[in-house]
Amino acid sequence: MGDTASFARVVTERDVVPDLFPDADVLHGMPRVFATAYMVGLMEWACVEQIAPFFEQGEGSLGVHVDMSHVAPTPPGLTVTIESTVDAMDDRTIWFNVVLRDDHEVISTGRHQRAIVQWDRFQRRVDTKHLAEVPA
Ligand SMILES: CC(C)(COP(=O)(O)OP(=O)(O)OC[C@H]1O[C@@H](n2cnc3c(N)ncnc32)[C@H](O)[C@@H]1OP(=O)(O)O)[C@@H](O)C(=O)NCCC(=O)NCCS
Repeated sequence: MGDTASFARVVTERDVVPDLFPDADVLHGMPRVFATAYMVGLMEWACVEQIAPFFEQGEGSLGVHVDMSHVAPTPPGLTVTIESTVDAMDDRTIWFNVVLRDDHEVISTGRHQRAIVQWDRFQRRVDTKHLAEVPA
């Protein structure tokens, strides 16, 4: 607990709001700034990297809760740096506090929870759901 890590990535031309979904016409006219959804994904990537060394073969983690602000825009070309700190953990989940900055300022703060899972068991659930009849 208290373990802190830093992870950085340059925002690319593809990480922007208009490019989120090719079929979302309503988004195509929006500003070409770092999309909130990609920001969340980048934060998850940082947290996964931080805890990856601690897992056994066949184990990993899934994002189960995200609570983040997005308070400043970031254009492509700037670097976003995530500082993640393990805040709490038990045998099933890990909580992180996260702070994201671009080259100029803090763009986001928040909390994230990841569940510790065995991939085989999780995949069995996914397969069952895929094959089950969709409720009416
Ligand atoms: C993580 C998650 C499995 C925990 O679920 P939960 O409700 O606390 O789990 P439960 O103890 O009620 O178990 C329900 C089912 O979840 C799955 N599960 C639970 N704990 C698990 C674990 N440690 N490893 C693998 N699968 C697990 C199993 O399929 C389980 O069914 P089973 O007991 O018949 O094997 C669930 O919140 C989830 O699937 N969230 C979606 C996460 C996701 O898809 N994120 C996006 C990708 S990062």
